[in-house]
Amino acid sequence: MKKIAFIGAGSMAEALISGMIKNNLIDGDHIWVTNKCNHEKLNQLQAQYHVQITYDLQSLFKETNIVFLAMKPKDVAEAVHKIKAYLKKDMLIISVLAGVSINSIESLAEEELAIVRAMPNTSATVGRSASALSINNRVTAEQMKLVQQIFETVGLATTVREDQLDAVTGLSGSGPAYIYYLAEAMEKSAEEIGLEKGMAKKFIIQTLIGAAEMLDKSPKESEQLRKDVTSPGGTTEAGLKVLDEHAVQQAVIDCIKEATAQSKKLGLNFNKSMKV
Ligand SMILES: NC(=O)C1=CN([C@@H]2O[C@H](COP(=O)(O)OP(=O)(O)OC[C@H]3O[C@@H](n4cnc5c(N)ncnc54)[C@H](O)[C@@H]3O)[C@@H](O)[C@H]2O)C=CC1
Ligand SMILES: O=C(O)[C@@H]1CCC=N1
Repeated sequence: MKKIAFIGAGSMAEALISGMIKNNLIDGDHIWVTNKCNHEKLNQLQAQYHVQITYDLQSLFKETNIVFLAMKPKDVAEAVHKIKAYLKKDMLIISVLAGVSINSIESLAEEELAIVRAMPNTSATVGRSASALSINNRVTAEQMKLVQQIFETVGLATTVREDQLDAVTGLSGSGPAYIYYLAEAMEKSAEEIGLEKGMAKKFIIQTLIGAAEMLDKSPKESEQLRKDVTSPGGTTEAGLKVLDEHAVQQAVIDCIKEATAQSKKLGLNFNKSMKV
């Protein structure tokens, strides 16, 4: 069995760990996790997923095949500096960092490494991530099969060109947050229209799941599906008119463009700071 090391133990690492374990890809014994200094978080992961936790890099990297980089982009230089003596040519590095290029990671590691740059999302927790993958030419066919297996275990996985990853980050990496934002608004409205919180939440969740499943299964485009709900002179039309008055559709487009631009900016700032 393979051994996987996680450098960084935040939301994204936990989503991947949880997804891989729940879907029986690997057991906790074969997943080793470290973070910067939050021992309490490591203890929680150990208790919940039975993973191995350590600050001893020697044990972390012993016979490790796959290394996940799962810290924030601002922390990657320090983190890679700390681990680079342990990184070996036959290890596969998988970075989930927004904006940071494969070349930048290789420059930091000062070693020719097999690197995958991935952009999953936190729905990996429930096996529903939309993950995009880019690789460098040192990733072997066997390693690629393994990467595909990991990301397919936690959802959908598609290979893209590296220059498309900023857009994927803006669209689906950050995407769950846009949906939660909508859910929050729906929950707030429920209070004002006189529905009990617990009951409203069930209706909201089922509405989101149902609409997502319709988008997936129906041959109709999203625009037609929306029109099918909207009776002339009816309730939906009245509600959507308010969204249009607030230019909500344009706001969502601007939101995704801004998130994409921020991913590019994170990469550029990183390169500037590293003089890559
Ligand atoms: N949260 C999300 O929805 C997604 C996040 N990502 C990417 O995943 C990465 C992590 O994001 P989150 O999990 O949200 O962040 P987080 O802030 O929840 O976790 C970051 C982790 O990195 C650790 N860390 C920081 N410096 C370190 C060091 N020197 N050595 C070892 N560990 C170190 C921290 O202790 C913490 O455990 C980011 O680069 C982000 O762009 C990608 C897709 C989705
Ligand atoms: O907000 C962020 O920067 C990360 C990347 C995609 C989702 N979360």
